[in-house]
Amino acid sequence: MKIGIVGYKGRMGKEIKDLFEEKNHEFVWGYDKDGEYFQEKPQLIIDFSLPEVFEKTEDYVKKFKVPLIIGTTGLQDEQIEALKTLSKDVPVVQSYNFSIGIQLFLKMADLLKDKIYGWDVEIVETHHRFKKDKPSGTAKMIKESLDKDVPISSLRLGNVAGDHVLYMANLGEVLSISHRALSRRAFAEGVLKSAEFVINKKNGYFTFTDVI
Ligand SMILES: NC(=O)c1ccc[n+]([C@@H]2O[C@H](COP(=O)([O-])OP(=O)(O)OC[C@H]3O[C@@H](n4cnc5c(N)ncnc54)[C@H](O)[C@@H]3O)[C@@H](O)[C@H]2O)c1
Ligand SMILES: O=C(O)C1=N[C@H](C(=O)O)CCC1
Repeated sequence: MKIGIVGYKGRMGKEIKDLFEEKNHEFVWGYDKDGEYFQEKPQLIIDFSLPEVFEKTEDYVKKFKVPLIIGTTGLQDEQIEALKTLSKDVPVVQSYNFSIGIQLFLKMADLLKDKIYGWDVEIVETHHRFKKDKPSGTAKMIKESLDKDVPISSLRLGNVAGDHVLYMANLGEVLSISHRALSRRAFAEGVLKSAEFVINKKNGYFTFTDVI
């Protein structure tokens, strides 16, 4: 595959570029703060940047008419709506977490959500000190999966790649589900799976749950 990356100079951009190149795919296009890198038209665009870059990504996806995989967190509701509109013309995969473990976490939360009536439920997420958004996109996904307004606590510590814990307690016991990303590689591998899933599709809106 010949890929393009929005945010190619960032932590995730570099991790994704390295993984795809290891697997003999080619990085041919990029967009970052200092502008465009152009070698040739990409077959696919991957966006790991910031919500304020979204309109630019949308323009490039329309210009190249290629699939989009977007992992950028903190998107506004209107931007998610814009992705759904875009997906009528090109395939789009959107997720705030591309690790397999978080998909399993969400399945467990879904299994438990009707069985913890009257329990205290809280989410704690920990990420590196450079992370701009709070709470994490993943914590928002976990909260949404519970269909319940639960508190989220956010810690910003050192170089943590991504920890999420869902605590559930009654007066006699505490149950928790936890996930720790050991490095950004786990997310990049999910992006590669998504690229293989989406590359030959014509259009449609997908999440990482559809991919695995
Ligand atoms: N979905 C997931 O699995 C997942 C995993 C990790 C990170 N993320 C998200 O991915 C995003 C990027 O994370 P990161 O740690 O790589 O951040 P980062 O800050 O290292 O990278 C962001 C990149 O975007 C570029 N950028 C910033 N403003 C720009 C502008 N106006 N125009 C063009 N480029 C601009 C930066 O220069 C940088 O290279 C964040 O939203 C983060 O929450 C999602
Ligand atoms: O490093 C980040 O930033 C991460 N952001 C995602 C989130 O906000 O949920 C996923 C984990 C890493």
